[in-house]
Formats: sequence, structure tokens, C-alpha cells
Amino acid sequence: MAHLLIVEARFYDHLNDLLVQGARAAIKAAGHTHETLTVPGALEVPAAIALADQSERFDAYVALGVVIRGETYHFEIVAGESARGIMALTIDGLAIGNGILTVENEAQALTRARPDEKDKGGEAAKAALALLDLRERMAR
Ligand SMILES: Nc1c(NC[C@H](O)[C@H](O)[C@H](O)CO)[nH]c(=O)[nH]c1=O
Ligand SMILES: CC(=O)[C@@H](O)COP(=O)(O)O
Repeated sequence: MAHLLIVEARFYDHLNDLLVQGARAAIKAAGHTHETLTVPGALEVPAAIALADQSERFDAYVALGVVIRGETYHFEIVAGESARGIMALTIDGLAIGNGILTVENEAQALTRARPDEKDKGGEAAKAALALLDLRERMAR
């Protein structure tokens, strides 16, 4: 049984609730356990995962959040840099599923966050478990 950490960037409560619901359902359905850590925004997620990994308590990580484009270039920074930081950790060997939505509007986010629609939270959890399985197979 694996123990995962959900790291959620809680910028939009109602959207995160849906993403976390989907991720938790996927983790439970696969027979694993988890904890949840909340950070202010997507830019804090890579650092939070890196810090959590120093504890050696977690086998895999699920990054969740929602980045909705506003009026300025900040969307590119938040969306791009959070993804880049997560990808760097993943390439460094951490099993991370990235469920941080980067969308144009709330309607796009809702469709993707809802577990009974695109369930991107559940998909991110499954991706983390797939990477964990791959890492364990490669270590044999
Ligand atoms: N605009 C969004 C943000 N912005 C906040 C940053 O992620 C970060 O917390 C801040 O710059 C302080 O370092 N975060 C999201 O997750 N979603 C957004 O739409
Ligand atoms: C993704 C963002 O950072 C965005 O919510 C910020 O909005 P704005 O670009 O209008 O300041």
C-alpha cells in the first residue's frame, strides 16, 4: 500500500473541492492512503512537494489547483512556472501527478474539476500512481 500527499493550491475553494474529491476517490479505489497539504497558490506547489519529500513520508504526490487567466502576463508565470517546477521534480525521480488546471475561464475549470465529468483530480492521482509503479518496476 502506498501513502500519497495531495498538495492543493487553494486559490478557488469550490473548484479545489471538486479536484480533491476526485483525487481522493481514485487513491481510495486503488487501495492507498493519503494526506492533504494546502498552499496559497500554484507557484507554491513545487516547493511544498520538495519540502514534503525531505520527510521521506510519502511515496507519491498529487498536485492540484486552478489557474484562470486574468488581465496580465501573470497567468503565464503562474501556469508555466508551477508546471516547470513540478516537471523538474518528476524528472528528478518523484512520482507526481499534475492536476493543476490552467484555463481561460471558470466554465472550463468546472468541466475539468468535476469528478463526474473530466475528473482531472482523479486523473492526476492515477498518473502519480502510474509513475510510482514504474519507479518500483525499474528498481527491481
Ligand atoms: N492567479 C492565481 C494564482 N496566483 C497566486 C500564485 O500562485 C502565488 O500564490 C502568489 O504569486 C504568491 O507567491 N495562483 C493560483 O493557484 N491560481 C491563480 O489563478
Ligand atoms: C493567473 C493569475 O495570476 C490571474 O488570476 C491574475 O489576474 P490578473 O492577471 O488580472 O492580475
